[in-house]
Amino acid sequence: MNKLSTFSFAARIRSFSYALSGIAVLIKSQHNFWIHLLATTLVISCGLFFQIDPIEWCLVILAILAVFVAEALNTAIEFLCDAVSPAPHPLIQKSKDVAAGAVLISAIGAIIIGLIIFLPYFKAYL
Ligand SMILES: Nc1ncnc2c1ncn2[C@@H]1O[C@H](COP(=O)(O)OP(=O)(O)OP(=O)(O)O)[C@@H](O)[C@H]1O
Repeated sequence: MNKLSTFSFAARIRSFSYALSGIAVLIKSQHNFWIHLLATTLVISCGLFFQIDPIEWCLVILAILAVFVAEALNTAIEFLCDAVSPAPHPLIQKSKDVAAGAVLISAIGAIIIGLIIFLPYFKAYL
């Protein structure tokens, strides 16, 4: 455990830059994240087109963030697994599969929220 050090703005800015570089790694290395970004662009375009209300925006943003966060944690677990055990191991397989399952669960939830919000708008538009 780190000993408590004195507060420093420079250290906080450094920590922030580490987090940003983590996001850059996520974008560069994860093809699934590109799919999430594409889906996000589509959903935001639909939200703007149909002028959904503020509560609906909040739900859409929460659904998008849930998928992004799940994908980020899944990626972190994958990197850790590969560092700890590059050789095949049944627990590494379980760990990676459970982490991937978390992404799938969040994506299914996001799709359900998207359908509940946007289907009525699509029906009214057609
Ligand atoms: N070191 C390992 N030991 C045991 N099983 C592993 C190991 N590495 C990966 N696996 C398993 O092999 C399968 C495929 O893993 P992989 O990481 O290629 O998944 P993927 O989601 O298809 O890859 P990507 O992240 O590139 O989309 C998964 O079931 C995963 O749990």
